[in-house]
Amino acid sequence: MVLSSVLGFPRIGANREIKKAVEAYWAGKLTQEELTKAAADVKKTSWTSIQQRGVDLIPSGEFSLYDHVLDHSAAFNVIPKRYVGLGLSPIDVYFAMGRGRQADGVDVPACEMKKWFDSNYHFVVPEVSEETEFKLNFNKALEEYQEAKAAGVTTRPVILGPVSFLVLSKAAKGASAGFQPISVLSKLLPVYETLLTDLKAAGVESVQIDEPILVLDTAAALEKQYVSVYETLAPIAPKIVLTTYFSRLDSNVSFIAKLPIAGLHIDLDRAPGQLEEVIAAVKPTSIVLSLGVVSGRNIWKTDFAAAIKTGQTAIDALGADRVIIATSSSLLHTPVTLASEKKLTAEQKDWFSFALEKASEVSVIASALSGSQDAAVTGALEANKVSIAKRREFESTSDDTVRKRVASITPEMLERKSPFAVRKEVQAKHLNLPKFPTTTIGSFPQTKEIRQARAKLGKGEITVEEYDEFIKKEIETVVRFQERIGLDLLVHGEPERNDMVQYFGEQLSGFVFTQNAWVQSYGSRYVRPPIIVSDVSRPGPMTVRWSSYAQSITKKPMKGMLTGPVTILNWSFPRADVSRELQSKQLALALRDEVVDLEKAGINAIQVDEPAIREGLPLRRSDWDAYLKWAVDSFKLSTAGVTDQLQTHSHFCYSDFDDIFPSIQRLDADVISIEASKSDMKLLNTFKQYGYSNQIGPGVYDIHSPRVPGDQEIKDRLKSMLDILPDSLLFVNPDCGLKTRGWKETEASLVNLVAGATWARQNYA
Ligand SMILES: CN1c2c(nc(N)[nH]c2=O)NC[C@@H]1CNc1ccc(C(=O)N[C@@H](CCC(=O)N[C@@H](CCC(=O)N[C@@H](CCC(=O)O)C(=O)O)C(=O)O)C(=O)O)cc1
Ligand SMILES: N[C@@H](CCS)C(=O)O
Ligand SMILES: [Zn+2]
Repeated sequence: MVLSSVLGFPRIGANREIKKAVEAYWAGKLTQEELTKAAADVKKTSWTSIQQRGVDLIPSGEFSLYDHVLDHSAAFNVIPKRYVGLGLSPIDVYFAMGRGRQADGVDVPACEMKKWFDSNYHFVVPEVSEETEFKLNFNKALEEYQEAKAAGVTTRPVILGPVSFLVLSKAAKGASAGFQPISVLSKLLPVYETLLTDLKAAGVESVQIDEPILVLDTAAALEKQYVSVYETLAPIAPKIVLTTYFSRLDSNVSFIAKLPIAGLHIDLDRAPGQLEEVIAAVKPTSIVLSLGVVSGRNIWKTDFAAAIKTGQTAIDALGADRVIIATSSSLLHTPVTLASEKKLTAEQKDWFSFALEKASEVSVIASALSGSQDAAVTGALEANKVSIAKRREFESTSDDTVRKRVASITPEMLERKSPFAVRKEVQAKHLNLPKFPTTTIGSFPQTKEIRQARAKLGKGEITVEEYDEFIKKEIETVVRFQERIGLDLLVHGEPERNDMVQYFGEQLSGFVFTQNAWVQSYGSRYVRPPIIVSDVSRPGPMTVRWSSYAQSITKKPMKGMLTGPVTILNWSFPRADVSRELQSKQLALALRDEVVDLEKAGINAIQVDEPAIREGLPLRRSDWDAYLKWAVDSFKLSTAGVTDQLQTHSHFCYSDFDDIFPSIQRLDADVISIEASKSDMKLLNTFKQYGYSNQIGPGVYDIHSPRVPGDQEIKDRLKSMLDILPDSLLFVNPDCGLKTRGWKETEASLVNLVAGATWARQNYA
């Protein structure tokens, strides 16, 4: 019989219960017991609803109050010294690592966050050194297995494998030079031995061990480590299903197939082409193959006929008992349920599947492959056939004007009129900014009042005119604030935006958006990715009136603010029927028109944010060049339609530039701002080493934490930056936008930032 499996489930709860509970706990409005109870309720609902949908292998242990990697760090005692001895309870140490803490005499910054592979989810980076004393503080996988059992659901615990855990870690402060976390694998392994022995003793039949780094090129060099880990763990553990996702195994499959594992999961949504090679590799073994045919990363209804064909290929080679039908990855990256969407049309609803609907999908596909004649299964197959046919019919239509415009893009459209050196002079005269210009990344605090006003507008409780007036007032407050504290290049603060991507999705043709389709980005922060359903175009200006209004009330230069094409694409649910390149170019043309309109409206600096350009980089190196070509071209297409005097900015809130440096240079933005406050100066040395030639604002403080950076801290940072970068190129700004921050810390931090720039002007004249 073919079994069905879900690899992981969204944590937020259908009504954002977990976000609300966690934030209430932080605000002191909920006790730890109440928080634990809220979590228990959401977990129970998830387990039972997946069970009700007929799924055989239900995940547990992957739930998290903040981040699952952070859960592993806390469980394994991978707790940096700066969080120890502060008098905090274990849960507050946990949250302090995630988001920093500045209260009651405690002042610790957050741990670094990084993107989870090529997704918009962020994990908290574990910090490891030779000194780390690994021990099992608690066995979360076991606790949640038992919690589910008590709720009447037998689950398959999920853990992150030891090799991936260490490869995703970084060297802790104080580790010896050149220290590689993977070098302490033998010290970490006993923790996994205890964890897995305890699971087995509790009667757990099989365990899902995630080793996502197996889809990376770098895993090829880790064969020895994989062999040693899994030879140690297999005899003492429940049956191990080694789980990979987001890309293909390529040649790594040859050593993986020799590991003593009971099962192997592969992602056939992202990498359908690997099926044959993997089947051939596992065929001589007893390994069960888990086929990730239901996308964990997108929201389109699965084509059952295609999935059944794939499943049948595996069954023909391996037999039904060696095949599992699964989601391609955890469903963490999809919203909870389509049932919460009340405003989508019936036609649109029929295109999509969210997490709960995907649970039904794996169950139906597995049942069909097991030969079920159940009326519910045959009915679901028939209904799916009709839905897919309707969607294909819709996909066969296109917007010819947009398609023709993309086809007629010329190389000249990608280039500015003059090279950077010339533009810099023209812009210096035009904008008249001081040395070390201070600016921010765009958003100012999205206060409760702003969100409530938008919610009232949505419910019809205020008129569009009232809402617009409210937004204008917010803009004025932000402008006056910036003038008062002495910032140089102002922003309007983005109060009109619910989110930097959703806002544009809502104004562009070709998108649909949702009411409640929240997906976790980090900690308690969630986004509602808009869905690209057809060719994209711009019916009219999207930001011009807000930026022009902001410029009209100040003499200081105002920076226009847009989200770039690659980022809109990456943070939306894209179409699956046309290439990402085509979608990105369509977005770029729409944004190009907006940029040109902003310049016409008297805006002299425009920032086109591309924080997702690195994240979109394919996981396999051999795919990089093709991606970088269209990604960079898209950005250039969106920004190059202006005169030399328009200063273009771009922003990247990550610090992993090593792999894409030449592409960042090729973007040819006049100014870039990058995340730099939590990375050491190695990052800036990279820029220096490659001879980055345009202007740059490395973030001088971390905005992800409510902590206020001291003014000396900012001066020290600027000093280190000026030791490396030419002073004529340096801008002074935070790491990212301020939307998640409160006004109090925003004001204090920016006052210190301006003081830092003033100090630099006095000392680096
Ligand atoms: C810069 N980042 C972004 C990423 N991805 C994006 N799509 N957008 C980004 O900005 N990725 C990387 C980084 C870091 N990520 C984030 C992600 C999310 C937030 C954030 O602040 N999220 C908010 C939700 C934002 C939003 O959509 N707001 C809406 C709805 C607000 C709401 O909940 N309204 C209430 C009613 C109002 C009330 O009574 O308070 C409701 O509907 O019930 C809006 O403003 O209209 C979050 O809260 O999680 C930040 C950084
Ligand atoms: N302009 C956006 C960029 C975030 S990455 C903001 O300031 O929020
Ligand atoms: Zn950012």
